[in-house]
Amino acid sequence: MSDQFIIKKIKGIEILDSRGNRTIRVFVETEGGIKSFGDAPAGASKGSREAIELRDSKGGVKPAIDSVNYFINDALRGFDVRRQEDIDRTLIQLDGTDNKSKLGANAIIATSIAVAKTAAKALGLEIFQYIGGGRKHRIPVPLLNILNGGLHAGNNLKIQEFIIIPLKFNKFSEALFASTEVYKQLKNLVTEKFGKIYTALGDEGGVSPPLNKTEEALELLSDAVKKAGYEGEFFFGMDAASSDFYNEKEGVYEIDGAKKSAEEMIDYYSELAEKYPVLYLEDPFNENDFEHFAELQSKLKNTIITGDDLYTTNVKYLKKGIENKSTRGVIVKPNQIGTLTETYEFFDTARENSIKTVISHRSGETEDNFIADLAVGLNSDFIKTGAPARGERTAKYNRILEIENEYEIEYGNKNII
Ligand SMILES: O=C(O)[C@@H](CO)OP(=O)(O)O
Ligand SMILES: [Mg+2]
Repeated sequence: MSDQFIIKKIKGIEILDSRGNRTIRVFVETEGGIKSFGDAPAGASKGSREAIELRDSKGGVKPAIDSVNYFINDALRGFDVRRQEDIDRTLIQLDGTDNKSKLGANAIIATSIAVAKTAAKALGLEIFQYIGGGRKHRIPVPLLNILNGGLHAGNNLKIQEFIIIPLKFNKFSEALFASTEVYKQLKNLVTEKFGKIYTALGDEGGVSPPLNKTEEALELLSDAVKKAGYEGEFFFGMDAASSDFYNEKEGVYEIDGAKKSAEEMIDYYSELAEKYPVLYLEDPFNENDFEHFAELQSKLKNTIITGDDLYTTNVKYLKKGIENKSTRGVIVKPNQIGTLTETYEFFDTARENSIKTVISHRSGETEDNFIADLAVGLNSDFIKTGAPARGERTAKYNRILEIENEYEIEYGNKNII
């Protein structure tokens, strides 16, 4: 066995994420001196079934660092970095809990990613090539969240994300650059209507104007697309992240100044989808309501209803969604489950069942661009990584531009509708 693949040392350090919170970066180094790192991102609107990140009382991640520097380092020393599955299964066993709460999902996912990146480096491969094996690749369609609400912004809208989808372009670069024009027009519109101060950016780089109703946001997006000269070339998407405005006690959703039952929400979303080109709708109902997801999906045939908090990248809940025919789309966030092996398993299960896949960032990100390679490597249908602004978001877009340029990989917009 060649030394360059054998793990010599694993070490965690505290770094900052895009919200100025501390998070963990893990370095993996082999006997042959090959070294790379993985970062754990962090969510704000988390699903209750997500794997647990370890933090101390001040919000730091020292307990996760200890997991890495003592337990994980000891357990993985001597492993070959190419044995991703064995390594991930060892981490799962070492943790021993259902939700990775002993070692911390942040410690485990950062290690798992660092192992994959080190293996790719040792093999002299691009990370997407290493992940994808010999498969023919395509570039995912970006879901650009350019108007932020919910927990990612001030107190404006209940819906968390308003997304533009550049489906009708020949290349990823054309699609992305057209999206930036729409984004700039949106900023101009917001400045005209509310003043410059409201172009202050939300957590994912979108603007967060003082709107009250969902429809006002969709109207603004329509105007921005028109002003940029791309009428008819963009679809829209939304992440409702509705668990955050679901009143569990009363069983109602509090939105647009009203209280709505799940049945009323079906009418609400249907009206929006009739009026606007809503191709994508994430978490329209609270995270336990598989049945209303299914009802809405069967009604809105042209919209990809997608589960994020519903599944939390966990095959167990995805299987329930498949049985119920709850969604045509899934969000894939590695840190929701904790290892790459489980992420692949979730992704493959979705794909085998013809469910559209969305590799996704978190609202708290680092400048690492790993998910760009992950999305290309797995041939994901979509990538969701925020507005085309703020370094931690553009890092991912820029990496895809680099890959498209260097390898002339086809834009994957043909298989979406
Ligand atoms: O809900 C979401 O889809 C994500 C990312 O956009 O947000 P968070 O990371 O806060 O869970
Ligand atoms: Mg979401």
